[in-house]
Amino acid sequence: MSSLWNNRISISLFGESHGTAIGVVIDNLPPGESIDLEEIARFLARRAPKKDGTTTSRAELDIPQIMSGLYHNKTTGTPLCAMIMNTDTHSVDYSNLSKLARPGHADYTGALRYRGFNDVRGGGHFSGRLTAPLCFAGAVCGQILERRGIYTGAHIASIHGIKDAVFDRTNVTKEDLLAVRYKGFPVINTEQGEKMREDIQNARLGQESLGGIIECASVNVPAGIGSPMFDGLENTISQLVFGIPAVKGIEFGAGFLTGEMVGSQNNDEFYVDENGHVKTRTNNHGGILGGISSGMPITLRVAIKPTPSIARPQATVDYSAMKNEVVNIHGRHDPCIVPRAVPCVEAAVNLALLSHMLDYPNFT
Ligand SMILES: Cc1cc2nc3c(=O)[nH]c(=O)nc-3n(C[C@H](O)[C@H](O)[C@H](O)COP(=O)(O)O)c2cc1C
Ligand SMILES: C=C(O[C@@H]1CC(C(=O)O)=C[C@@H](OP(=O)(O)O)[C@H]1O)C(=O)O
Repeated sequence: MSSLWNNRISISLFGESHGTAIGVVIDNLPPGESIDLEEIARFLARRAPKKDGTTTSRAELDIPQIMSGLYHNKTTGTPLCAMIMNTDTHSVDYSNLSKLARPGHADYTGALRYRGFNDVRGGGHFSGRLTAPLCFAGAVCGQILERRGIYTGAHIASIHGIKDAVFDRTNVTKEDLLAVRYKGFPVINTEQGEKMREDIQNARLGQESLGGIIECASVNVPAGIGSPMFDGLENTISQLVFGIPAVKGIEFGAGFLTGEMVGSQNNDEFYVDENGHVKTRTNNHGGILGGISSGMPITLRVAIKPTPSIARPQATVDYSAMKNEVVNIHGRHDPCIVPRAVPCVEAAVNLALLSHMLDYPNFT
């Protein structure tokens, strides 16, 4: 299945970047959950382009129209469908791309997979635009989780090597997550954020694009959710996070650094805290052992590649004529995807956690 994810909760994403609308159908949500639509709008606004030269200038309102599944602002438990209209498309920018593949984008592989019938305008169904309905779904799940004390938050860890401060993996709190949530540019250290913004603006002026890393944490996840082998929390989170276009890597806890440690450095020793809870003194395991939550914060980092569509001419092929060519890309592209992908990562993690929480004994 392509854009259908089904794991207790299911989401089906539909639409193309320059089609009439994009949207999502979410099924198997718990019934009777209040959904604050203003809070959903705030979540979607964090993903929306800004007017400061660091994002695409495409201006979409991104107002979700709820077609089903909410009654008196509460989930009915039957399919919740939200549609978001596409209103600011410039399809002429894509007129040269039906046979010329943009390096780094999905034009070539999409044409192979769909025998040339894929809609290339704005990236079609491969567009980052599809993360708007993903964020809608993740925001709905986030509200259900937060009512139970479970908070997820993310920030830009680095862009093009410029680093933000980090979450304290062992002691990160809900307050730490909320402190960054509604910042216009989602970093902990504002000065470092300014350097990143300047770097992004310079990249755009130099017909370049930048990538980076997003750090995400979830707190108050009860110990004991998830399953081994193929239905672990790492599996589910990764599957959803890789649904975000431009994601190229993920690591949990100390991640790839664990490959450089010895056992006594990497192991997180257990203890019982003053409230009688089992905790670990460090959190290299990122809150997940054997696919199952340990009760420690769940922490992960996600690598985002530089935006494929850059303004300078690039070598490519005309795959209908099988000729070498040069492609000039038009359009209004993000010089860096990372800031806009921060809420997308949160959305993916919210979906994964709620889907596993439904298995939690006495989930109410
Ligand atoms: C929020 C968001 C915005 C994006 N904006 C652009 C863009 O403006 N131009 C572009 O070429 N790619 C953009 N992308 C990335 C492409 O959609 C993505 O690289 C492409 O579909 C190929 O998928 P892959 O990189 O996962 O292999 C964006 C991705 C996200 C998540
Ligand atoms: C519209 C959004 O991002 C788009 C994602 C995108 C891509 O190739 O992924 C390419 C651009 O599309 P267009 O050329 O039509 O402006 C971005 O603007 C959005 O995220 O809402």
